[in-house]
Amino acid sequence: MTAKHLELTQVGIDFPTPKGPFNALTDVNLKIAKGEFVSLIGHSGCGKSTVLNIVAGLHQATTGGVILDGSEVREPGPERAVVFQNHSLLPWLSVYKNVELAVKQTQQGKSKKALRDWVMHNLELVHMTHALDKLPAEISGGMKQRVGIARALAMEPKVLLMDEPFGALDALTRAHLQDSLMEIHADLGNTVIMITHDVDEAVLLSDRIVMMTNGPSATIGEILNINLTRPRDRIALADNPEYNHYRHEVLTFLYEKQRKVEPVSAHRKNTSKGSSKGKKPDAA
Ligand SMILES: Nc1ncnc2c1ncn2[C@@H]1O[C@H](COP(=O)(O)OP(=O)(O)OP(=O)(O)O)[C@@H](O)[C@H]1O
Repeated sequence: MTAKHLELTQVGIDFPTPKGPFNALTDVNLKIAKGEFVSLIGHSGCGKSTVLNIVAGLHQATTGGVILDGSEVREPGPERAVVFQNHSLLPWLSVYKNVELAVKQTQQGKSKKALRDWVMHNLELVHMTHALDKLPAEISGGMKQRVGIARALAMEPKVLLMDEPFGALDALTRAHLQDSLMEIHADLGNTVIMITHDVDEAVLLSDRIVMMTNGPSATIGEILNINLTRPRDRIALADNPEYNHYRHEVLTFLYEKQRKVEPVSAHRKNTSKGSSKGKKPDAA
């Protein structure tokens, strides 16, 4: 693994607002090696999506920048595929055609057979070949998310950027998809940056957990190396003292070092809206 793969250097961003510039991020420095699985965790609104969007090229940093394999990131590109929480499949295209479209855009020049084989291969990775002709409306949320992951993988991105990919799913579906993602990552070795609010998910999946301070002017507070051997088994890890130590470290950072005290009225407003981000106990 080389540390020169993906580098964020002195990244900061000011968003224009009617009251003047809002400094969301400041001095974000991070070096990610090829094939690393990095999670971003931090309280709501601290700037995790903004970091991801800057790496995706969807936002431009106000200061500093991002270098991927020696080239500065200035705009979105197929070498950085994004998977969002709310699966963004085209509703009028079948499962097969949603993946095929991405392949056609990124893998031009493939023969018809090679294209079909590639689409099928990626749908096999996420166990979705049984629903090739179904429309997104005809499959479950977990299945849609699988297709979204297949679509991103089919583009053969150097970096897979995932913004709370499993946040809207029930616990069981989420666990299945986490296991699939670990298998796929072991097979393909893509670099992954994933935002999560779920401490267990972060520890289970990551090589490193990047913990962000509260905004405004959020930055990286601490980075935790997760030295658990792979493949990882969630059941075995439940009783593993090392796993529980890592979990404890993240919880301590979030609830002691970066404790966020929200006024009760704000809390009521949030809970009455319902949780759109799949938060749960032990979730930031
Ligand atoms: N386009 C924008 N204009 C102004 N402020 C913005 C804009 N985008 C994000 N922000 C602000 O920047 C901060 C970071 O937002 P961001 O969405 O990155 O947080 P987050 O950690 O991903 O939050 P969550 O966990 O709730 O999704 C927030 O205060 C947000 O209101």
